[in-house]
Amino acid sequence: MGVPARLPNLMLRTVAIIGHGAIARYVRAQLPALNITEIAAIVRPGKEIGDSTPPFISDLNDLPSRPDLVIDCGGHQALAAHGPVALALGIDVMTVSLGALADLQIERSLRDAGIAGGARLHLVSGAIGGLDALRSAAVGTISQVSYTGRKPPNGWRGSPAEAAIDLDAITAPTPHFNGTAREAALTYPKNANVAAAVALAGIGFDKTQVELIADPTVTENIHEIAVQGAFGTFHFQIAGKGLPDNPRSSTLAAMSIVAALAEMQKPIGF
Ligand SMILES: NC(=O)C1=CN([C@@H]2O[C@H](COP(=O)(O)OP(=O)(O)OC[C@H]3O[C@@H](n4cnc5c(N)ncnc54)[C@H](OP(=O)(O)O)[C@@H]3O)[C@@H](O)[C@H]2O)C=CC1
Ligand SMILES: O=C([O-])CC(=O)C(=O)O
Repeated sequence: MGVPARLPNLMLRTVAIIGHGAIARYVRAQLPALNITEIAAIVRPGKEIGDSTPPFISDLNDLPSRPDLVIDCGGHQALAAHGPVALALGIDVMTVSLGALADLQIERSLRDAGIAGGARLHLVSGAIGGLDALRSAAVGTISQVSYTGRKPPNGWRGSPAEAAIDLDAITAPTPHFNGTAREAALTYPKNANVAAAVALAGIGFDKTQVELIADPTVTENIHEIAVQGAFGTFHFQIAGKGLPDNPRSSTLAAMSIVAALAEMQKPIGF
């Protein structure tokens, strides 16, 4: 039997990206180095631009050709709107909007569409690390997973923290949420995707405990995981720099998409 010169099923050549915000722009800029072409940007209705390169479309039925992957950098609503359509068409989807999976209806529609279309939803690690250890730990019994998200006050603008505390007045670390990862992910769609990632890698949305803190003494987005289980214990902490055009989102979240794309290109990888 002849040996193929390449491994075509492993090669990723074309993508469509949902969103044109801070994360999408970072990812888009890295595509040439990965030899990946963006065939369309998927934007909200009313923001279509047909004659740009790539075209800005709002409906996957208007894709100029079939991409190898749809990358969601648009947030929960974007994943809910376009993820099931892509998956049902048999197109894999990669998402940074993990918190959307806390909504059981969205989770079911993505799951059903993926099964029907024979396609997979790939979750990226986002702004956190240590999820590999947590996934392995979850093979045994885990007694506790807690996640603490700490950002400067500006990192919580546009979130329910604004109603809970006075972001302009605080002078010390101030918690504004304590609860489960499901509540956090549903209530803070732009800020608690990391809580969702920790939940999905470990013991689920309802057993993972979350605390969110506005901290005027820090300049970075600090994410901590503490885990106890049959494997032992671990503690993970990262201080991530925010993206220049959106301090709410850590640069590592965008980097995790690029890393996942690079990984999909390799015949040997994680
Ligand atoms: N997993 C993780 O660690 C992290 C996940 N995230 C998730 O990533 C999302 C994007 O982050 P970021 O790029 O910084 O945010 P931005 O606000 O900079 O950009 C969001 C982009 O998504 C677009 N968008 C929103 N809804 C839709 C939709 N229904 N269809 C198409 N496009 C849409 C927006 O368009 P418009 O300008 O028209 O509104 C905008 O271009 C966050 O909302 C958050 O959910 C963020 C950080 C970390
Ligand atoms: O980017 C970050 O630091 C984390 C974030 O917004 C999220 O979890 O949604």
